[in-house]
Amino acid sequence: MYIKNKDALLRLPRGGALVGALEEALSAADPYKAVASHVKRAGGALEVAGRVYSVRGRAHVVGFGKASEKMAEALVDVLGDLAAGGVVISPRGSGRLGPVEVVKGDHPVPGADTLVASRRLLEYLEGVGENDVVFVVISGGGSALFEVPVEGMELGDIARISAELMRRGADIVELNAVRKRLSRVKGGKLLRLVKASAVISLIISDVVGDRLDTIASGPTAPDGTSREFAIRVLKKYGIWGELPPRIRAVFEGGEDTVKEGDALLAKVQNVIVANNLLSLRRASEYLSALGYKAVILTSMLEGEAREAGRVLASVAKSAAYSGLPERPPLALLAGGETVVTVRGGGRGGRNQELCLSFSIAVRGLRNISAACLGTDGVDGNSPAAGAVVDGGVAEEAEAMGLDPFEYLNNNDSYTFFEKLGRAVITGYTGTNVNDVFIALVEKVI
Ligand SMILES: Nc1ncnc2c1ncn2[C@@H]1O[C@H](COP(=O)(O)OP(=O)(O)O)[C@@H](O)[C@H]1O
Ligand SMILES: O=C(O)[C@@H](CO)OP(=O)(O)O
Ligand SMILES: [Mg+2]
Repeated sequence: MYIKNKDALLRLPRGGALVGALEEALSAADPYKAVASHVKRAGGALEVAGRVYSVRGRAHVVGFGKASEKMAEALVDVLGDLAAGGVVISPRGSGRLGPVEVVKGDHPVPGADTLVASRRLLEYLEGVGENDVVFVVISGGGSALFEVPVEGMELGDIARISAELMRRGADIVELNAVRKRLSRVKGGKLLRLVKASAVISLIISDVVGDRLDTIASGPTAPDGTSREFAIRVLKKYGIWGELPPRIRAVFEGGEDTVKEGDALLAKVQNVIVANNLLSLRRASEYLSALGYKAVILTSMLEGEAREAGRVLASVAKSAAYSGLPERPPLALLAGGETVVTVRGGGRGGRNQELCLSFSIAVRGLRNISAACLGTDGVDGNSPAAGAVVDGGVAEEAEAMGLDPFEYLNNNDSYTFFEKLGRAVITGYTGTNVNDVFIALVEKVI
């Protein structure tokens, strides 16, 4: 369904179970399905994650993020004639979805398209009435796709500061703590611009740990970061000293974000409709049905990809040798987002690099197999999303004259897996709930 070279991968050892589990993980992260399964309509009433709304006015759909189009499409279908209109901002911008306009923004750094699209979205919100319900569809990428600067800031200032923080290695909590201070719409501030009595935010999380104030910079969530923290971040990365007094003043005294306890929060329901853990759970249920004992180790995997691969191999090996943490047949699942310190000139990504390192560490153990996947469909600078491996991969490669270590050292994991016919190809999936890893340990026959 999502994996394009499925037929080839099915022929690999345990390919059926691994590919099936990856497909389940992607299905749980499918933006259309995630939204449609969380919103039910019965006449003039709507039920969203256990809360019922009787819509006295009209329903509107706004939003932004890499998954916004498909999320909005699901809402338009579920709301039917209750949907009065709306504006969503996506990386491509495709015109219209029924009554909802789909406008193009810029990513990963905001530019002129983002500004025009964001103004259009705010202009639309001006026409919303008090009795109306506003849906906000939020997914990763929203920070750059939706932006209106606070008084005293230019979009160019925000773009420069964001790009510089990304370049200097700031993490997403740090980056977004800074962006919130410069924006009229982030850090809960969007709520100040919506007159409706009910705001329902449907959120796909691409942030490890699902911090609501970090995903797309938390436009409808209370901000857990402070202006002091933002200033510390800028100092940490050596940017504070380079800023003109005009911009420093915004950090020190500009409009503050919405904090926990603010009365505005009473009108909003923030619902996570897809995240890494939901995808892991779905894959785990699928593998249980196939007879594996399935253990989710973590949905918060972080660290250097090749190290994570070795650690995960240690767990698989201890299951194979000592029956710990459980006896085989066992499925081990882990999700999150690792990093790669790129030193070589090859093609690859953090998922494929993790899998390559895993296969080296389980060398010779034919009863261990694994698969990895970047759920957005594009792993690093490669055209693949992940790979399918097992304990025979290192020898298989050597028999073809390929040295697995050489490929790992050159950050060339994609070339390696492509040559072995083991790369997982999906193309852009239109969603992102980070990365998924699955290892299977069989009884030795
Ligand atoms: N040749 C490579 N091998 C492994 N990882 C790489 C390679 N080139 C880039 N990367 C890693 O890929 C990361 C970006 O991956 P990508 O999938 O584009 O990010 P995201 O999905 O988070 O937007 C970079 O941070 C970099 O560490
Ligand atoms: O929009 C953002 O702030 C981040 C996290 O949600 O997404 P991305 O890393 O895709 O830009
Ligand atoms: Mg990616």
